[in-house]
Amino acid sequence: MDFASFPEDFTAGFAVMVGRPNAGKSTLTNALVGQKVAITSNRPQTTRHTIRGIVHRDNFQLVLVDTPGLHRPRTLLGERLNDMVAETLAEVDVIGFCISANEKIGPGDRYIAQQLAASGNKPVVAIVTKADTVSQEELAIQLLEVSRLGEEIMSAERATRAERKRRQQPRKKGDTNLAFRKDSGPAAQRRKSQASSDTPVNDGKGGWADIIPVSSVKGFQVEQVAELLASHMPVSPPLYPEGELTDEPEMTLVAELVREAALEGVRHELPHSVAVTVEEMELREGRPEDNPLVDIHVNLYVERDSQKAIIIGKRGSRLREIGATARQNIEALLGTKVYLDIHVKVAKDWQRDPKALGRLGF
Ligand SMILES: Nc1nc2c(ncn2[C@@H]2O[C@H](COP(=O)(O)OP(=O)(O)OP(=O)(O)O)[C@@H](O)[C@H]2O)c(=O)[nH]1
Repeated sequence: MDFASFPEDFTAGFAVMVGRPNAGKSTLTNALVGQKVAITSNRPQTTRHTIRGIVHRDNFQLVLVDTPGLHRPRTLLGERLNDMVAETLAEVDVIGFCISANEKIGPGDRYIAQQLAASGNKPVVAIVTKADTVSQEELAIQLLEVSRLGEEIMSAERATRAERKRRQQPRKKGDTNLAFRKDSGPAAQRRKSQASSDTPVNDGKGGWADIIPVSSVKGFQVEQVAELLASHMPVSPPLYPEGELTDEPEMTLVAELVREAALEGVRHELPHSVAVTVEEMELREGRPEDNPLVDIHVNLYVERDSQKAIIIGKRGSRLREIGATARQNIEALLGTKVYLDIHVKVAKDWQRDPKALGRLGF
């Protein structure tokens, strides 16, 4: 698909997978994107979350995002959940709620379902994962249970909203979901939360926008999941060129994490002026096997001396912060200790210079 030409009814948007620990979110994400992750260096400034991958098809583009909170099992049920859920849900177009076919629906699922219902009006597709681990009959029963959960949660949510509405007379006319979708351009408008809307959108299949079983391991219905998620995204041009995929997930993500940290707080000043290359990434020799350390050397390129000053900060204070934040996130990504060395370099007008772009891996 050419980035510049796409069908009129092309849909594109952001999706996030949520669910209990071990529900199969990562495996499904990987199955959807085919183990590839996105280079997100010149992505639209819409999400602060790491992009896990992009599903490109002739008629849609699905950008799967990750959030530290929703991905990490511990924090998922932690106290920051509400904030993180609200933040994430405000930024995505559709949510995949993963529930294992082979586990009883429990308080964890119920809690997440309630959070999803209360947080806003984003369509939630209930995905019953690991379909290969149960019989057809058990799968049918689980689908029914998931549908019941949706009905129960959504009817409680409807009651809460009706009560709130009754108390808030007179109130402003809320946005309808349709109105939101129409004016939801690919960029910051997506942030407009639909939380104010009165009518939950997840009124389709048993309280969910849809329900679908899948087996990421066997490849059963993976494509259908992509299509279903895409069907709930707005009509929009592709958000990323198709070439923005790589087979080197770790290096790319490391570069992206450094870039993210560098832009934190100065996004408006230098949104597209920062590029990061990983020059070296190696396991340090002579470390104990159970306590490895990865040495990472990166170059952080800016276009002008003034930008270099912003990155470095007073007596190097910002650069130290950037290093600390990036290191923490890289350690979480790699699961090992990391020594991170960042060199700030000025590559004049690198955005306009094809040679420089090539060197920087664009
Ligand atoms: N048989 C089978 N196993 C699966 C399938 N999907 C995931 N699994 C297994 O279930 C386990 C958990 O899967 P993950 O994808 O890591 O689950 P997650 O929801 O990302 O887990 P957290 O990162 O802990 O939140 C892994 O051992 C997977 O191999 C599937 O379709 N079939």
